[in-house]
Formats: sequence, C-alpha cells, structure tokens
Amino acid sequence: MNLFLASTSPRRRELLAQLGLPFTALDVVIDESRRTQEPVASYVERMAKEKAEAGLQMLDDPAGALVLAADTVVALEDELLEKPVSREQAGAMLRSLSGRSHVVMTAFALKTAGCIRVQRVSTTVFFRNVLEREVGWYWETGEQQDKAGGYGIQGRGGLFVSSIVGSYTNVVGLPMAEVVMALREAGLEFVG
Ligand SMILES: Cc1cn([C@H]2C[C@H](O)[C@@H](COP(=O)(O)OP(=O)(O)OP(=O)(O)O)O2)c(=O)[nH]c1=O
Repeated sequence: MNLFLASTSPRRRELLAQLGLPFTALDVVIDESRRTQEPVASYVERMAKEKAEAGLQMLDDPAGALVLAADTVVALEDELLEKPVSREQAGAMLRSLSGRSHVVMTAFALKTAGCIRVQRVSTTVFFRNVLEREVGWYWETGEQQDKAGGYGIQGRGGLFVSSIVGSYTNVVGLPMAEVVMALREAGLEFVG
C-alpha cells in the first residue's frame, strides 16, 4: 500500500516522517469555511475528510493508495481561533488565551479508494498569564501567522504553556499515538 499525506503543513510532514515509513506529500487546498451553526467537532472532522478526499482525487492511480489528512482547530469556549491574519488579530488572540485553558482538536482521516476512517482527538492546553510586552515580541518571531490559535507549542509559543492534558503531537497537528494505531489497522506497520 502506498502512503500519501495530503497536507501542506511542515509540522505534519515532520511528524509523519518520524515513523520512517515512505510517503508522498500532496499539496491539497480545500475551502475551509465553516457552515452556519456547524458544531466544532463536526467541522474539524469534515475538514479532515475533505482534505483526504481531495488528496485521493489528485492521484492517477488511487487503487492501493492510503491517504492521510488532518485538520487542527483551537476552541476557546464557543469561539474558534483561526490563523491570525494581522498583527492586531494575533495580539488579541494571545491576550484571549492568557491565563486560562483552551482545547485543541485535531481530526485525521485515512482514506482508500473504498473507505474512509475519521478520528478526532482533543487536548486541553493551559496558558500562563501573557505579559503585554510579550505580545509584540511574539508577533516578531513570525510564528503566529500559519498556526491555528496563533501560537506554536513546539516553538517559542511553548513559553506560554504551563501544562497540557492529552496528546502533545495532537496540538502540533497530528496525534501520533492514534495515527500509528490507525495505520496499523490499515495494514501499515512501522517497526519490526
Ligand atoms: C495550536 C497549534 C497549531 N499548529 C498548527 C498545526 C497546523 O499546521 C495549523 C492548523 O491549520 P490546519 O488548517 O489544520 O493545517 P494547515 O493549513 O497548516 O495544513 P494542511 O491543511 O495543508 O494540512 O496550526 C501548530 O503547529 N502548533 C500549535 O501549537
């Protein structure tokens, strides 16, 4: 079976590469708009599914292919924090995350020509109080722009995280313990 990763995210590519399994990355771009009143859990699962489907459609020979895709969202109570598009928005996001917890959800989908499996994993992340002078400093690091919630736990954003409950790699973009199990069930073994 040939493994494909339908993702432009460098973090996802690095995480999957750690397994040492050969795979090909596909640059999928889909419409990521959320439907009116679509629950967050349904939205993130639909995004993962649509990315995997779009990935399979890019292949000349989809038979024998296994396409992995994922989507990550940051939920602060009822609000979804997307990728910040400006310095102001990024600063507002960081202030809103300060001194409290939020939930990072990643859904991943594994798709073959015949079937699809979608799984969602949640991690609770606690932020310490973010100082006002750190808000401008963090923007200048350039880390916020391409990340849901406007921070990267794996980078300098980790300086704001006091603790987490749940999977760390889930926050980075791919819950590896669950992905490994799902790949195994699909017939791909990465050790032994
Ligand atoms: C919260 C958080 C998010 N992120 C990233 C993971 C994802 O790449 C991104 C969420 O956006 P996504 O839309 O899930 O993914 P993407 O657009 O980067 O890539 P693709 O759709 O092609 O797979 O935010 C971190 O890297 N670290 C973090 O701590």
